[in-house]
Amino acid sequence: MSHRIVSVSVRDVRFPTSLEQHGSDAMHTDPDYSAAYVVLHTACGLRGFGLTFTLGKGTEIVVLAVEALADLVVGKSLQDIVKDFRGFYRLLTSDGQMRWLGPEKGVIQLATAAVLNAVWDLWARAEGKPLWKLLVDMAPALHDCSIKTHLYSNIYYLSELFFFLSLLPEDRMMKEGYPAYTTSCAWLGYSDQQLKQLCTDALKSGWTKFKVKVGANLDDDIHRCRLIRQTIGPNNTLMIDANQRWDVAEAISWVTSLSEFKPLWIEEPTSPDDILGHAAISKALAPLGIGVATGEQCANRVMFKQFLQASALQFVQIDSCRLGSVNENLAVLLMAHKFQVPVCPHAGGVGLCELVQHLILFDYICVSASLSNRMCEYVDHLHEHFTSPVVIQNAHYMPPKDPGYSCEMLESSVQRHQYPEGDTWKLLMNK
Ligand SMILES: C[C@H](O)[C@@H](O)CC(=O)C(=O)O
Ligand SMILES: [Mg+2]
Repeated sequence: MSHRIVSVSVRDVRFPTSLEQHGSDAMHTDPDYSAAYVVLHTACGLRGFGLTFTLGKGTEIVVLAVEALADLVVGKSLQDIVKDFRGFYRLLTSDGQMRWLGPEKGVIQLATAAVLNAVWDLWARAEGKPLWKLLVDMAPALHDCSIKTHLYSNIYYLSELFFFLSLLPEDRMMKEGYPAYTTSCAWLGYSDQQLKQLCTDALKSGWTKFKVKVGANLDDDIHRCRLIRQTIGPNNTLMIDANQRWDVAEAISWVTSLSEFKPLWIEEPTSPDDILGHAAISKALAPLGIGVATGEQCANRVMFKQFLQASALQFVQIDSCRLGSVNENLAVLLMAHKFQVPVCPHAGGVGLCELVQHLILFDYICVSASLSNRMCEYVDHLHEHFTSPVVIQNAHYMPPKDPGYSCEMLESSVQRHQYPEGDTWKLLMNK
């Protein structure tokens, strides 16, 4: 069957999470978790679902960017795309009139991710496999899908990769799942009481690794970190996340003041583009045993290459909707392996947990075969809107079984939350 793509639809879907301060941090104080939600329709009736994550109003711009890319997709067959997937990636990112908007960063890159996520979903559905399994089964052939341009050959030794094609890691994942940490106990806008209650409940459900938002006010951070450390105890893992709030010197002194709480990492201490700034922070905090984590706003593989080359991060946080879909994420997974830096994906948002679990399973089974210092983020919001929501057992992601990339939303949820015409928004606007 040819699976020719005959149309692309994209919708602006928003959830009013800011009402309860879910997702709030030092820079994003009123996030409405949202998605530009893409469906590829094929001549034979099979559909591919994809999305990229946004925070509210910006979604309308991403939707327009997806519409602009749609002409490059309509008329192509899945078979032609995957025969030269690298070429198709280049087609989307190198259009003579649109690449000026990026290239490969910002809104146009988010739109690329949404479209390509839908293509990967379509492919996995056509093969009747969950995406992670499609990747594992075709690991050697994936060289033709991933993006090598702008990566120096001295970094990107494909021949060294994919050592671990044994069945052992896959069996382990099927039995135990992939370890996760939780961010949903300690958003910046939560009260002390909420924070304590959520941590206590999470401990009872088996969570041992917690991330807390910091960066707005140092006294408040000391208070909240103390509270959370007292609640989770000395042996559980704590991470802190500043969402780019500081400049470099401020980051070093602020995190030094929080070092008594023994965070494993400081996430996004400064501008996501300041690679040498991250390197300086990494160097200054190393004696305190605190690493630097970043990536949720790292736009492309070239940036990651330099972060790795400059020893500017100790934890790579790939994002399934920020980078150019699976293609570009593969390149980053391989580079991280080459540099022996653990990958701890960014998830959360709406749908990010559903998507990125596939990538980290592939990373474990075919690339790293290690769980040392590795875990995948989890937040406990909005999974009920997906047809194949993540399954968490004892703080581990259990491998998804349904065909596809797990990004299909329930049509009823999409209609209710579509902006501005969905009932959820009509009700809020009429209040
Ligand atoms: C605005 C988002 O909720 C952001 O705070 C998420 C994030 O930084 C994380 O999950 O890490
Ligand atoms: Mg973060």
